[in-house]
Amino acid sequence: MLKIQSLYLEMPNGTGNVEILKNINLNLEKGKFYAITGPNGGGKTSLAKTIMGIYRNTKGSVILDEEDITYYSITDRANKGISYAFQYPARFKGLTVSDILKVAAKDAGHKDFKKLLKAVGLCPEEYLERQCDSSLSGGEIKRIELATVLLKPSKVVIYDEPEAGVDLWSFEGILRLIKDHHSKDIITIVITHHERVLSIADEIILMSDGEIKEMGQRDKMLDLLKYKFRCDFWQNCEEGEKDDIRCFRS
Ligand SMILES: Nc1ncnc2c1ncn2[C@@H]1O[C@H](COP(=O)(O)OP(=O)(O)OP(=O)(O)O)[C@@H](O)[C@H]1O
Repeated sequence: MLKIQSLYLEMPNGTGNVEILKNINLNLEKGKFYAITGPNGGGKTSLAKTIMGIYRNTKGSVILDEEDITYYSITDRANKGISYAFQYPARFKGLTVSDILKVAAKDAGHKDFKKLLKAVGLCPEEYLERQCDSSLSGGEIKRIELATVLLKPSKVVIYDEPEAGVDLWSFEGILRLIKDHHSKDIITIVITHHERVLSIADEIILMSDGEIKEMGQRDKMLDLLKYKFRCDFWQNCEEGEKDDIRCFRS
């Protein structure tokens, strides 16, 4: 179980401190697949980074399997089994894809890397000795990072917008890998704007303005999201647009 209790995050924004996460409370259960969604700037990535220890919460606690990890470093949290696939993974000049995979796997053999690269849709012969630098496209680097996450034994895996930069044809394959990697021993959390990901989650969490606005079982949440989207869309329409829509509907 991953428990997040009364969690707050503040960050400097140039003129002072701004509250980015407000009173986040979550009890995430082993074996469940969670999707976090919501408008841009709602705090999804900040929450993921706080769970991973990249950002330090100003108040509240993070508890993994009854162990308080609030003050643990990123490395300690990674050793405890928390993995995070970044929305925009970093490049590492001077390291090859194979080097990166070795660091992630520690003792996995070359053969495993080939299989893994194939699974994430990259030809091993072409990519294993390639530099992990800016010559890789956004989609390629996302796949390499996904491979590193899949290599590690994890208790909690957070994927931050796995759809970002990945073409529609490959996305289904990547989603299948994420699904296959999920098990009764893992808490999977996917941050997403993609309805396809929402459709396979057990539970959906809606975040906005740094808060959890709603959370619940998938089908109920999908109905709620569709309703909310229709309402927001209608509210934000100019009067002329509303007339066009009424006209189009009739
Ligand atoms: N390091 C930082 N310093 C200051 N403000 C930050 C920092 N990181 C994030 N923020 C701010 O926190 C808010 C939440 O950002 P966050 O990236 O968590 O949102 P998000 O829900 O993941 O958005 P998106 O859907 O666009 O990825 C935004 O207003 C953002 O500008």
